[in-house]
Amino acid sequence: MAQIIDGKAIAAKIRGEIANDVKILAGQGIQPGLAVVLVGEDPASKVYVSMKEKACQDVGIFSDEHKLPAETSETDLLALIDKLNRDPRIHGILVQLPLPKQIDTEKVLEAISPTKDVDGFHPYNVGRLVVGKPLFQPCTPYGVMIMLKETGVDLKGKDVVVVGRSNIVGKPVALMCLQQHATVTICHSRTRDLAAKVGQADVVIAAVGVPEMIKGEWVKPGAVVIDVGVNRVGDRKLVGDVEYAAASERAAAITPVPGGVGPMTITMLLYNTVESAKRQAIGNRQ
Ligand SMILES: Nc1nc2c(c(=O)[nH]1)N[C@@H](CN(C=O)c1ccc(C(=O)N[C@@H](CCC(=O)O)C(=O)O)cc1)CN2
Repeated sequence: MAQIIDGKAIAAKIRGEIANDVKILAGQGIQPGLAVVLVGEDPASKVYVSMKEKACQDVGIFSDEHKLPAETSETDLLALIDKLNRDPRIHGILVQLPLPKQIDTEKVLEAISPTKDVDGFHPYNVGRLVVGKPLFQPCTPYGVMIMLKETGVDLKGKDVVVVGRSNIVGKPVALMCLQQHATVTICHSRTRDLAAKVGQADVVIAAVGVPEMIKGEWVKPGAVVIDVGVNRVGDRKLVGDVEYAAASERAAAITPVPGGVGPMTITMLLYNTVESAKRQAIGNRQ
């Protein structure tokens, strides 16, 4: 049976360290501030935003909430971002995705100052990641990397298969693994013989958003399986992108859903916000 990689426990440990850093900053008269912008009523987004607000409160980060109606225009949202970019109390700006259809997501993400882009989605931060000199790293893939490190997985020379090519998870996690000297294959909906590709992986990272698409029998015995999927099936049940029970029979280690990668996403958001406050404090002193 596989070792369960406990995202909640790893997240709790890192959140303790973050709370400590926030206390040290308070001693210097600095409180990290995160602006959280939610447009519309998407039920999952509302849950994630309230989890982010609570997490901020728990570690002592100032959380500045902006809940806007679904019919908000792109112009109004861009005006709010411009205001937040210039607000010295705010060290991080997060616009919860997805956005309603009338708003151009790329335009909005590009409007956020790269120095407050704690989601790491601005093309400047994406470029920094590509050249191996990251400023802000996107939270979910960053969390995956921390989980692998905490589990003692050394990626050097390993075959990593990433299933999914989203800008939020698939592409950045592939770049991060490459940076750690893994040999990375990115698979997607048009990949031929996905089972064979997954079967060759020392580490499988599933981020495709399809419930239990990665079959347990595909997993190479002894592989490490990281499941980024959070899919709601039926009324309440959450399942990942991997067939958990069957994959656990073969893997050396596996993340559960819930309680795996999910809690790390918000943890790394807190981390990025505190790092941003530290950087801005140094910048102000120079
Ligand atoms: N601006 C952003 N939007 C979105 C991001 C993001 O990183 N930035 N990621 C996802 C959603 N997300 C954070 O926003 C997120 C997803 C899942 C979890 C989480 O803790 N999941 C729990 C289960 C929670 C539940 O009961 O529903 C788990 O897996 O254990 C946190 C954050 C899309 N949008």
